[in-house]
Amino acid sequence: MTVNLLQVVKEEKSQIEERQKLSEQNVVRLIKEKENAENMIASLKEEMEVMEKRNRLHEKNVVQLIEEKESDENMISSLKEKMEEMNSLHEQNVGRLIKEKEDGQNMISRLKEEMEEMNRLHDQNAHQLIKEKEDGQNMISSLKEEMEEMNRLHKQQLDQFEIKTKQMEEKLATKVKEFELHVLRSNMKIEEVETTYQQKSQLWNKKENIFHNYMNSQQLYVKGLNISSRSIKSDMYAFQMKWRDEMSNLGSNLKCLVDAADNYHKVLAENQKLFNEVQELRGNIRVYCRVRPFLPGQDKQSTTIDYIGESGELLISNPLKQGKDGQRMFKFNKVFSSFASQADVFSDTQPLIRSVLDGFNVCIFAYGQTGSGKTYTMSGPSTSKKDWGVNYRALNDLFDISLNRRNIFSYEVGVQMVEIYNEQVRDLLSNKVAQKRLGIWSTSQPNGLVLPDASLYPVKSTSDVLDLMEIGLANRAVGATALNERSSRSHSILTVHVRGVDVKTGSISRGCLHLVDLAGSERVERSEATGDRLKEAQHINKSLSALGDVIFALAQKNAHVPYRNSKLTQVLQSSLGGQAKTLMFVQINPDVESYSETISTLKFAERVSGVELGAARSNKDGKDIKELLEQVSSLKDTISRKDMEIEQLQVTKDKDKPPSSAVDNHGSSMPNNFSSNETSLITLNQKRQLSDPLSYAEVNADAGQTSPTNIVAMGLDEADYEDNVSEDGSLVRETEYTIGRRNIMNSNSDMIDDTKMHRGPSRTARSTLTKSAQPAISRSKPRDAVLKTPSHTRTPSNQLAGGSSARATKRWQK
Ligand SMILES: Nc1ncnc2c1ncn2[C@@H]1O[C@H](COP(=O)(O)OP(=O)(O)OP(=O)(O)O)[C@@H](O)[C@H]1O
Repeated sequence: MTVNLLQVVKEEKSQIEERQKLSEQNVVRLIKEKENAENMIASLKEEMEVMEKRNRLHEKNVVQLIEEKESDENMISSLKEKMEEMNSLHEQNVGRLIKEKEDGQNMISRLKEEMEEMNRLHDQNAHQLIKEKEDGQNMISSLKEEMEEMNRLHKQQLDQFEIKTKQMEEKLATKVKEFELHVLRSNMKIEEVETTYQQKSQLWNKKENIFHNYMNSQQLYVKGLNISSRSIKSDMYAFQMKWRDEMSNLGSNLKCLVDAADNYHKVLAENQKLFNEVQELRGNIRVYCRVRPFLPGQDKQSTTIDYIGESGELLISNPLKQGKDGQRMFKFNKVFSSFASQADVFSDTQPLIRSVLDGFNVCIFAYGQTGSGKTYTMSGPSTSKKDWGVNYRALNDLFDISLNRRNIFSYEVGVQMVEIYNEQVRDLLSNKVAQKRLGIWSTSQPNGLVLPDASLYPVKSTSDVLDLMEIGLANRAVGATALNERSSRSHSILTVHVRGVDVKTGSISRGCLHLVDLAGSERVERSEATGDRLKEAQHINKSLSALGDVIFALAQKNAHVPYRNSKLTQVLQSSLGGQAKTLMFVQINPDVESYSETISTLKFAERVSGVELGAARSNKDGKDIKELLEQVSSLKDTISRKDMEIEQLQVTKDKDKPPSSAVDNHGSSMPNNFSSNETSLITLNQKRQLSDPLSYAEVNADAGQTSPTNIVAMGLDEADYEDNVSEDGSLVRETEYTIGRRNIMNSNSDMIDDTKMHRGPSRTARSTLTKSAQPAISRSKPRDAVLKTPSHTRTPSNQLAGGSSARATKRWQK
């Protein structure tokens, strides 16, 4: 390429030189032409000089002629003529010469211009040529530089190649050395491995010998074993024969046992029926009156209680009126004096708890003015077992009975706790107490939950319930009035849902126990309440009178029962009326200051009990009473007989029971005939309960086994069906049921998401709750000590349930 370039440059250089020669020739030619033109100009100048000389001569001649004219005038004229001619000729010549001169001058100027043009062109060409020459030279020099650069690079590369080659050669040499070394080492290793291999093979040979020896001894041992196994087999055969005989004996025994168990179920059912009949004879609405003792500092002399009869008579006297006018007699199912213990009060309540396990709905509530001992009766003043109120005793009994019946029924117990404050139902077991307003649903739901949105916690022991109650009571709304500065201003309702599955038949029964601590019943004007307190009092009075109206309507067997007049009666609807059993504790103060409140309380209670109760009405008729009492005592005898039979059967069954029988979550033994499917169903249900508090309700709903007993238990056979109620008191028709279900499902999912709500407040939250519930905290009454101190509730229950409280708490906090 460089050669080509040089060739091109050479060619261009030769062309440039040729062009330069040509331009030089042109310059020479132009110089010659210029010289010629200059010569011509010079000759023309000479001619002009000649002409001027001639002119001068002519002038001389003219002068001679004029002189001759003078001499010869004739001759002058002729000469004149001649002169004129000569002049004209001369003028002609001069004109011609001037013209020639002008032409010459023009030619000269033209030639000059041409020369200038030529010079200019020449300059241009020369300039261009010089420029081209310079460019060519530049190009040549750049090409030369490039060539030099390339040569230099080439040289460099060559140097590098040489260096690299040298390095590679060096590396190769070292690698070769390394490889040689490696080969050397490998050879050494091979030698080592060969020696170890030889050593190991010697060792293995030794071991093989040992193993062979061992195998020989083992074979001998197996032979011995074969001989002994043959003798064992013959022994086994003898045993099998003996076992078959024993099994056939056991079969016949078992058959007897099954017959006995069948009989046992029949007896139990009969017993339940009889028991219920006794309860009914006693009246489905019962009213017990309890007189609170004087409080320390009160004047014990001035009392309004004149007389308390054995058969429920209560004589109240007005301190301001003398004689019979000042006295008033009331009659209830039972009147407990101020000396009655907590156990005495509960002893007459106990049978109702059994009814709950038999699938009946029961409602126990305490009614009375503020400070009359409602909370004392329902919850009790302290942690000790002897002070336990109806609530704790009832639940304790419930779990005791369910434990006794574990072989016949598998019970699931769930608890809800709500309060009704200013006609709004609030979940006391949710940590979102302030926000949560609960809707009330129709009792016709399959699971019988009137408050499906309220937190429902499965419980296994009294301690579980106590823990929940502790949370619930701390959440109760309390306010101050003139009568009792820390009085409860809301109705608190603890609802215990019991679902029993007959382990033999699989039939399901549902019972529900409402334990209600009503708000103070004092009249508005007496409580001196104003503002918010007045509003609270009005709501309380309204709901209490609605409760009275409902009970009155039920007692009168009215076609219409006004359940919808208050939230309280809506919530308690399933436990008021029908076959539901209602027990009201009427609490009264003995002091004279409370006389008018006491009378109004007792009038309310009288209205509730006196009209309705068949038994109470019969009290007026001595013959009927006698008959009924006889009937009751004979029924009681039958029951106790049946109970003894059951106990005997139980003992026989326990004796014959194989020791390996399964134990359920309650710690109860599974019966032998409990199918594996049923076992898994129960286990699943229990697991669901553990993981999700709501599953209890779902399981119940899913089961879809609304037995006739259940419907009856829900009080739907008699309750007026128009009274399906909703949150705002409007009707919830059957068509709304589906919407309700959907809402429940939605709320279920919310609840699952909002785990905190259903697990109940955490330990910290609970302590915060207790602390922040200012009036509740400052309660000085023993009852309030119960509410505040968690240990109180746990101590006795832990003894009972073996610390299942802790387990339950953990479960909810999972
Ligand atoms: N049978 C009783 N024996 C001893 N003390 C009692 C009895 N009944 C109530 N008391 C006492 O009377 C006081 C008021 O009782 P309690 O708080 O139970 O009334 P209450 O009706 O629940 O009031 P409130 O409407 O404010 O809740 C308490 O100090 C309680 O200990």
